[in-house]
Order: sequence, then structure tokens, then C-alpha cells
Amino acid sequence: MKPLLVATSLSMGERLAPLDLSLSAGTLTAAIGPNGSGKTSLLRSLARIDRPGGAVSIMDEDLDSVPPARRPALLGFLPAAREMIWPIAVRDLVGLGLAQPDERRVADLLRELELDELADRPADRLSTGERARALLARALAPRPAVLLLDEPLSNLDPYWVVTILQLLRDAAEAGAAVLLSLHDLHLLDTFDRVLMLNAGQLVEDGPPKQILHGPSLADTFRVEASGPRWRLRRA
Ligand SMILES: Nc1ncnc2c1ncn2[C@@H]1O[C@H](COP(=O)(O)OP(=O)(O)OP(=O)(O)O)[C@@H](O)[C@H]1O
Repeated sequence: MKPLLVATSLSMGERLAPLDLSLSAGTLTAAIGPNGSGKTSLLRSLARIDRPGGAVSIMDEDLDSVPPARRPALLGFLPAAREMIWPIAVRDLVGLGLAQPDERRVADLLRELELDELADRPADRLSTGERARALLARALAPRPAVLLLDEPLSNLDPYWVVTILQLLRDAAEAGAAVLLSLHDLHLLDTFDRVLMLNAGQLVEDGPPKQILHGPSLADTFRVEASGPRWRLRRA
């Protein structure tokens, strides 16, 4: 099947070495790698933020030239930064993701993410995890073809980690391609595909079992499995 997203010669100066990448409908992909390895740079270059090189198309539409009103249907992006500058109400924040107002969609997401009671609260007065859920709801609102999410599971308690992973699986089953970055390697078996980055290079691309049990994981992360825990890799 033809991929939903096709990126060619994607790059971001010294932060990300040139790479080609495609993402298929119905798939959940995790980008992993040590701090500073290029996960955020990969996601931002795919979303065409920070003046990246190369080209990205979604459903054959070049992201650099789609009209702004078309973009929400193609791409949902969750940045790593969760700070809110404006005291915008949670309900309005979620609605910001939509090209057309849709009160029903906003209400459904507020309920699904248990934000109903916070709907009228300014988003800068939420806890970090509540704000993460509100920002994720904004990204999900237009049901974009591709979701690019920078550490959507950080700051979430276990209930919300499991719930959000299920929501993202539902989005994939409805036809989306989902790519997110994460640090918790114990969650990898939930994914269809794993991209492993190291020093701005894509060093592995494959199913989770292959990456988790492959030789480059310990070299990349400088840790190795020791029962259910990680320990520093032996020299
Ligand atoms: N705005 C920037 N300008 C220049 N270099 C940057 C910028 N942001 C990040 N970098 C550098 O680019 C490299 C990749 O950073 P990036 O944020 O993509 O890594 P990451 O894998 O997302 O890291 P983390 O796990 O710490 O969030 C790092 O060497 C970082 O210092």
C-alpha cells in the first residue's frame, strides 16, 4: 500500500543527517534514542518547523506548499514544550486544532480525556499532565492523516499512559499514521515499528523485537537489560 507520508532527503543542519522515511496508514511508530540524538529534530523536520531540508508530502500533498487551512487535515503536531503563554480556556485550546468550529468533536475529546471539569479553566492553570492531555486533544481534534507527537507520554501517570496509547492505536486503526518519540523502552512492544536515532543519524528501523534484542541498543543507549531493569553497559 502506498505510504501516507513520504519524506525525502529530510535533514536539519547538524541536528539531523539526511534521511528518507515513509509512514504507512494504520501504523504506530516510536522514535527512540538518547538525549540529544535527534528525535525532536526528526519530528520537527517532518512537521516542517525550524527550516529543515528535504521535502515531506502527505497523501501526495507537499507540506511546504499546502494552504494553511488544509494542514490540520493532513498533520497533527504535538511539540515537546508544554508551556502555555496565553490564559486560553481548555475548551478553546482543543478547538484551536480544527479548521472549522466543531463543538461536538471538542466535547467528545474533553470527555474522552477527562477534561470536562477543566474545560473553562485557563490552560496555564493546569497541572503538567492535564496540560499534556489538553494539548494532545488539540492535536487529535481534526483527525489528521498523520500524527507527529513529541514525547506525548511524558508527565503522564500509568492510567493515562495506557489510555493515550490506546487512543493512538484507535487513531491508527481508523487509518492514521502515528509517529511519537519516547524514552520508556518498556513500552516498545506496543508499537509496530521503531526508529532508533543516535547522534543525529537513523541507526535502526524495524519491529520492536528486532531493535530491543539487537546489538545496537546497548551501544546506542549505553545500558543493557538486567531482568526487568536497565544497568549501565559493561565496558
Ligand atoms: N534549536 C536548536 N539549535 C541548535 N541545535 C539544537 C537545537 N535544538 C536542539 N539542538 C541540538 O540538536 C541535537 C538533537 O537535539 P534533539 O532535541 O533533536 O534531540 P532529542 O533526541 O529530541 O533529545 P531529548 O531526548 O533530550 O529530548 C542535539 O545535539 C541538540 O543539542
